[in-house]
Amino acid sequence: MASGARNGGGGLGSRTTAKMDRQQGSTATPKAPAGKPRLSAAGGGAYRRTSSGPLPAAGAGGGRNSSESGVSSRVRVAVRLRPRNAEEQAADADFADCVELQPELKRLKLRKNNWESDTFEFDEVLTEFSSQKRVYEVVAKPVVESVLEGYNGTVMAYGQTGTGKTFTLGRLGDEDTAARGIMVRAMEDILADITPETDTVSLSYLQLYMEMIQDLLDPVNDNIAIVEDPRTGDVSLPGATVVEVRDQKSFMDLLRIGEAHRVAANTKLNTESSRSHAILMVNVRRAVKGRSEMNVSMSAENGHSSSMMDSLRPPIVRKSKLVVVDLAGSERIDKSGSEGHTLEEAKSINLSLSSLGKCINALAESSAHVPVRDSKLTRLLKDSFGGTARTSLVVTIGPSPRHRGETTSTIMFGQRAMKVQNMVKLKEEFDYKSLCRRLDIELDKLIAENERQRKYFDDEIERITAEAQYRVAEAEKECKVSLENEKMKYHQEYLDSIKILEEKWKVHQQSPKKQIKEESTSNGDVQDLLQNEKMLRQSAEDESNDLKNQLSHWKKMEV
Ligand SMILES: Nc1ncnc2c1ncn2[C@@H]1O[C@H](COP(=O)(O)OP(=O)(O)OP(=O)(O)O)[C@@H](O)[C@H]1O
Repeated sequence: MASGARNGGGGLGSRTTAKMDRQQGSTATPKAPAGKPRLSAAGGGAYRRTSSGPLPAAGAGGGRNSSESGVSSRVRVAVRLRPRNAEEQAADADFADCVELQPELKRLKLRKNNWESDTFEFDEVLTEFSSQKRVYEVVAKPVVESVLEGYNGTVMAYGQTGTGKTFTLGRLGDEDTAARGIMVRAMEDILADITPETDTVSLSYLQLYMEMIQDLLDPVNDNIAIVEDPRTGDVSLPGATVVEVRDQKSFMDLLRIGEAHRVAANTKLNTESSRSHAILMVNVRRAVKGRSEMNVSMSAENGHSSSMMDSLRPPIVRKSKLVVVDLAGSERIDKSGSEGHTLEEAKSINLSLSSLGKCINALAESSAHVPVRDSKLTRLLKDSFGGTARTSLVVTIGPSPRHRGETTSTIMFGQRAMKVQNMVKLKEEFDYKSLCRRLDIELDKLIAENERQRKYFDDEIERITAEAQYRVAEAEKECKVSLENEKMKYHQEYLDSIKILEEKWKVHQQSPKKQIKEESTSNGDVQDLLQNEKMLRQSAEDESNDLKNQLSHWKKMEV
């Protein structure tokens, strides 16, 4: 509910650079984001879509669409008549029902007396024989479909105590599946349509009692604050328990827990009727696969694609919300004879319901001021009336002429609500969180690859060092052996030359005559031999030094 509703959904959902609230076109049905076949069209067709069409594709950069105003969609209102209950069958046996329904004409006649009646038209008129399935299909299914397409949606029941609001919305159908109410059927359709690998469904279940919001999934949490985004005006309840729902069974378990807590609260108040407004919030988050793939291929065609660019492109998600509201009974304080605490409670219920009525009146009359802030209920329903949600209201009435006054006020409430126009907008935004997660994974991969390469490099160095050490040791060994061989060789030659000299000396001693003659020759030979010997030793030493140099060179190389 928003004061500036006619100027673009009350200014909601349009002020963020990341958000891309999109306007529907007017020629074709919007595509399902996750590639599954769409739910079939609503039975009866009473809730025609006010808009449908292909969603404008995001540009390659995923920028916002130029239009942020959304598409006008009137609040749809159905009236449902409860059959006479046992008490009414007895007490009103002699009286006609206070209403007469003409479902084929979508009309309701409210009898003033035996002769006169007022006629009202609704979007749908549901008789006391209407099945729960039919009620779901005409009241809620179009809204659920819309939520699955990425729009916010609200289904709300309004009516006097005991006229069937909870019957319509909250019946679990444990004993008879045909009796399942709107909440159960809506979740069945949602879970059947989503893609579990990429989409998520989560919910919160709350009650608003005496202007306090209590968590029906965790009742000790009984004063939850409403937080409004100052930029977008979007309302959220960050203190509420949010549970992800993966299958119908866990959803039913959560509903049972919530109902048990709601019943416990009512029992404490010694009443069977609901004194609180129950609010089920279902958040649907869907990945828009087709769009990001298209963006990638577009940029590839433009020659701008690189794996880096693609991995930096944030995926697009649609985050829509289905709100199902089971209001407390709308009976008057004077008639319920309330006093003391009950009077305070009735005042509180009336405060929220009357401020809801005032807001709806203001919106219906296009008033400049809509008193949204008068109660928590109207703040919570800000998006549902005059906001960006597709809204469907079912007003429940009883047949008893004794409650003609309440029935009339319920009908009038429904009539005024039919004049409220919302501006439905696609709730699309960039999914920076998932981009972060993707980049984190990329980063982890790169770090692991880097580690692997460093280890490989270290191992290589170790291997080459070991090989070099082995080669140096081998060379040293070879060098030592050849050095030893050389030494032995020269030593042997030295010994041999000494031997020769000794022999010559002996010969010289034995022939003295020859001695003088040959002495000079012999001395010359010895000289030559010594010279030769010196040269050989020098060459051996040189070679040895050379080998030593080579050895030290290899050792340096090894270092
Ligand atoms: N369409 C219906 N067909 C049969 N029984 C119904 C129908 N609507 C309501 N009832 C019965 O009427 C009784 C009151 O219904 P319910 O509790 O749903 O009313 P309510 O509007 O939610 O009341 P309250 O405001 O006090 O919570 C229940 O016993 C319910 O089973």
